[in-house]
Amino acid sequence: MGSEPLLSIRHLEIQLAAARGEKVAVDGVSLDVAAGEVLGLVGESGAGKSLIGSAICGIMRHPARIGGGSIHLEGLRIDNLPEKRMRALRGRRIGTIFQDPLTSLNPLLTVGQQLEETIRSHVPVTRREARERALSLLDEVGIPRPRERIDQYPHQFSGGMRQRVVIALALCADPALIIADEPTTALDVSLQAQIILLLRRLVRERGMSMIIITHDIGVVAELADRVAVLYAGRLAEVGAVTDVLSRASHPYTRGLLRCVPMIGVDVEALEQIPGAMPSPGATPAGCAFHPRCLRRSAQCDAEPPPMRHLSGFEVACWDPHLEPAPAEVGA
Ligand SMILES: Nc1ncnc2c1ncn2[C@@H]1O[C@H](COP(=O)(O)OP(=O)(O)OP(=O)(O)O)[C@@H](O)[C@H]1O
Repeated sequence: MGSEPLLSIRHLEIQLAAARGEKVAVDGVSLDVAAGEVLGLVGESGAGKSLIGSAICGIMRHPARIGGGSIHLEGLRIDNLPEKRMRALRGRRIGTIFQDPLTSLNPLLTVGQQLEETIRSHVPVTRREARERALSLLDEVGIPRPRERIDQYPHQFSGGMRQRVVIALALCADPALIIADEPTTALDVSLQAQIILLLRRLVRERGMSMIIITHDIGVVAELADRVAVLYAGRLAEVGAVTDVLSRASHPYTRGLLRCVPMIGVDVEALEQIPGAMPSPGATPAGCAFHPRCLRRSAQCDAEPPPMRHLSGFEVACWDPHLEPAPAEVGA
């Protein structure tokens, strides 16, 4: 496939139907994910992260709809596929992991039944082969004594073990891309670290790509190769994680990072940036961040900044930081 990205999103727009017309929730987002790459999609609650994830998986539901742009996976345009084809593709090429394991698992079926059914819906194997694959997946995601546990129900597993089962389900068809939407948020901090280690190992061993959607900068720091910072439905900054964490150029990213990049510290705790992110339909003219920005000028109030390339970053800001971040930011 050469240097063509595995996933390519261009000028994605997502609208929300509202009483009076439509509101723009995602506004012109372009992103690439290379084969084997982990992209962190980070931003405050309501920034539009999950909507982008749903658009990629083709599970967007009313009142949200894709209003423009395109999504290509492995060269195939997937944003306008008929539902049946998208359903086949989802699972086979795209695996999903969501925050709450209980919403992904059927409480009435054993873990083995769910894994075997999912395997058989994607791969032509016998029941026996499906069971062997299910056992090997449980082993791969770190569930001890899989032969004993495979016939148990989800409620017989602890929260962390249930999330491992959800991860095994996402791997059933050997997908090329995993969309993980807040996969550790429902877990306590020690379990979060274990799930992050597991995801990191799986991505490396299987050569998969992953988009990790999170409001936790620490998760991004631990897992991602690159990070995309989303603010009010627009990308503020995209760059290599090490660069963004040490010398972010967008004033919003710098504000996020002052909240200490550690696991368990989320960007809801934004004491460093006064004000609140606008909701869809209430985005101000010009740069969406300008009312909260200490570096704003008249241009920021009037014109949305385009995404520009800047020594390894892409940044949407009229006056980005060019100097390295202060010591405490990257520490
Ligand atoms: N089904 C829906 N109906 C109405 N508004 C919606 C719907 N889905 C999303 N939104 C709105 O779209 C915006 C983006 O939502 P989204 O869930 O993508 O944000 P997010 O960045 O993933 O935040 P969170 O971490 O809280 O899930 C929010 O303002 C949200 O309220």
